[in-house]
Amino acid sequence: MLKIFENEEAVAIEIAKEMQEQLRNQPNPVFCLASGSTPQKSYFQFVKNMENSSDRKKLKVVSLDEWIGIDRNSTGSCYQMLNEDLFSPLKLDESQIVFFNGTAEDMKRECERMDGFIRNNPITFSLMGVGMNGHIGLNEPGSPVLDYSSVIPLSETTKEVAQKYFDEPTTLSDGITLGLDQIKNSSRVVVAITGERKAEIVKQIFHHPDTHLPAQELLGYDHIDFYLDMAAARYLNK
Ligand SMILES: O=C(O)[C@H](O)[C@@H](O)[C@H](O)[C@H](O)COP(=O)(O)O
Repeated sequence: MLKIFENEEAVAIEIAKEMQEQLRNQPNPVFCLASGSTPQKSYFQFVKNMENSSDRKKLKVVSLDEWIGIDRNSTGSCYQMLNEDLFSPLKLDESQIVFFNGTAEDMKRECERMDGFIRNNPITFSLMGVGMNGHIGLNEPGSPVLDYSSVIPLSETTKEVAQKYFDEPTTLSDGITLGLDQIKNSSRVVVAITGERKAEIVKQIFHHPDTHLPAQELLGYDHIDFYLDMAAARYLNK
């Protein structure tokens, strides 16, 4: 379902509330969470909501994606972004976080490690952002819809847009990411899209099904909601 909120803050409040409820109600909560700018306000709000709760102790977080060749402790890595916004303020233990290692020697093994974990610990809640080109995780337009993780060559748009995460110009070539079907198989998925800069891609996602964008793979499921703010939804037909 598509839900349009007044602004980014309202989207964040709704998402943070759901994350808190998911964590409270699930006996074995496993969250798959996007990094990037979109969910930052939701994480900030979630951390605030969780201040006096011990539910955090049962949370497990699995990685959605990571840049190949980028150390997890460097600024701009997906791990580092989530660490700052979530892992560290929530005081999560290392054992609660299962993340792709973008500098692993054997990426096939890295994918198998993640897939094995998810098979044994099914994802209960996923929060996705959407790239300027309609990507989900690092599943780029034109990449196959997989029920396992893989290494995907990055599009020029993604390489360019991703520079905003790094302190200095950074050469990126590939990403390691969960597959679209793995994301779809989460018990619950929220896709958040905010800001006017996403308005054009939002129009394509909802009004041009012929463009076969990764984000369109998540349309039409009862357990998957798209949360937009009015700025991102501005070109949608009423
Ligand atoms: O960062 C991630 O973990 C995801 O790989 C990526 O798919 C992201 O959600 C989009 O690129 C949107 O990024 P922004 O939220 O920064 O616009």
